[in-house]
Amino acid sequence: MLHEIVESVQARLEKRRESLPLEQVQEAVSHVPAALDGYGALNAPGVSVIAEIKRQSPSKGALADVPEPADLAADYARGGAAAISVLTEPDYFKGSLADLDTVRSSVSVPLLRKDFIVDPYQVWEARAHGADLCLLIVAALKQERLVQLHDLVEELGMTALVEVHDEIEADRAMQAGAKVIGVNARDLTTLEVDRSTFERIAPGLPASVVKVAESGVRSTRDLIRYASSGADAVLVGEGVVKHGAPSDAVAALVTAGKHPATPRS
Ligand SMILES: O=C(O)c1ccccc1NCC(=O)[C@H](O)[C@H](O)COP(=O)(O)O
Repeated sequence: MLHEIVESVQARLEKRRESLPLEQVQEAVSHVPAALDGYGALNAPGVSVIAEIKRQSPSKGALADVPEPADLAADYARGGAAAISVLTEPDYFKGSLADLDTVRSSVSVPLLRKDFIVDPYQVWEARAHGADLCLLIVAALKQERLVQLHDLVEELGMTALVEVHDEIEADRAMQAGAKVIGVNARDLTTLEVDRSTFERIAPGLPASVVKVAESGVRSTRDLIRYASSGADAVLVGEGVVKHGAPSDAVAALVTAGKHPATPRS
């Protein structure tokens, strides 16, 4: 699945590069306000909540109509989200850079560009469209490219959320200098979610690394389970986007994250 998505990302990227050369994207970056502190937002006391704008996914198909991502983002921010993840991949997730633009104009919390980033062009694009954090998926990158992209993200004042699925990828993330590591409980081959992946990997990460539990948070109980294994933040898509009252769903997670030792439903 990852290989298939990355191939389509690369094909689309070549077309974008032709229609908008890198120099023009770089010029646009010089007119964008400095990136917000994504690291600080995720490293706050308690468990920070990253709420995701996710219309569709390969594992679940259509999740939610999101005609106005700016309104959904405002709901998330009102609920206390520390950051908002905006999927910008169009074919498999129905996201876009236009979503990033509209969300940027509506909220002042840090924004994560959630995509399959394999090329420096996409990092420049992320900053040009107002992102403060970029997702880098270790499984999609050779080590040299991971280091190059990580360095560029930091050079542009953003924070890299470096995603891993196993111990070997976690070592590679640390070698690349990752300060924020996301352990994704979703196996990108089977698309199954196994929350014990975080419980296995997170305790082996240094205390200085901000640990993000990605995928599988459907209730405050899941957040508390991740918190008990050392999560500093959770990344939540389906659990908030499908909720009838997204602001309340985020607020419940945020409240649970303030006192994660207290069991809640
Ligand atoms: O969600 C998928 O089906 C998926 C498939 C292939 C690659 C990535 C995929 N998801 C990206 C994510 O990491 C999630 O959107 C994110 O962690 C939130 O997950 P959830 O709360 O379980 O919706």
